[in-house]
Amino acid sequence: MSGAPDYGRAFGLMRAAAGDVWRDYTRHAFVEGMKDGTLPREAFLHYLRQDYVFLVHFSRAWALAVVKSETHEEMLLASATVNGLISEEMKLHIGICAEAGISQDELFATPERPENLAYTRFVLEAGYSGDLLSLLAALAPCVMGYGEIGVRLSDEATSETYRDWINTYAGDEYQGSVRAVGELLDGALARRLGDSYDQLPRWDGLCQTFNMATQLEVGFWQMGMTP
Ligand SMILES: Cc1ncc(CO)c(N)n1
Repeated sequence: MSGAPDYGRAFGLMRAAAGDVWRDYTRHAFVEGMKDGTLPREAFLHYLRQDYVFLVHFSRAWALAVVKSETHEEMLLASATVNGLISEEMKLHIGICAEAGISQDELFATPERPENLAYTRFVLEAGYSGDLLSLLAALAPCVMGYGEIGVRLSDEATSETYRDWINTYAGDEYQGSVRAVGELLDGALARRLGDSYDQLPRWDGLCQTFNMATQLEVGFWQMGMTP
């Protein structure tokens, strides 16, 4: 497949507005190291432990999206995402760490790195002090970015070393949830701001939130490279 997958109109606009920083995130050296298998195992396991802690807080942020929902449909999509994170995505982390001799208790007790804390607390704060739109603008780079990375690596990987990771994010289940989040974002914007939401002053602020979350993703990969 060539070109990035389609995750909806609003995401496409925010991604374009983010410019080079989106590329820095989705083509980071960490990602390219998973693609060709040159990423050191130590860096990968360190990243995966931090990412487990990330997903704990990320699930809390999605739970906040249930709280900030204004329709039954929004609640369904947000709660399905909470469930997908806790019962599906985290299985990858638990499974790979178990093979490496790291127990689930140890994993949960991983000391959090500042780059990790900065990112998840930024997302939670967007939700605490804002509405569902602010929260979704902060959540979107994580969900869609990994969707894009998964699809590209599944096409381009030249090594089997990180295939489990790639298959999780390229798989139908994860891709289906990314498309659902794209629809949630499009619907939430249209419902609150109307179809010309990208012409309103509010839109710039949402794009800035998206951009900051993308920068924090770059910082997260960078943290992963320094165990
Ligand atoms: C840092 C980070 N961003 C996005 C995802 C996808 O859920 C993840 N697991 N970790």
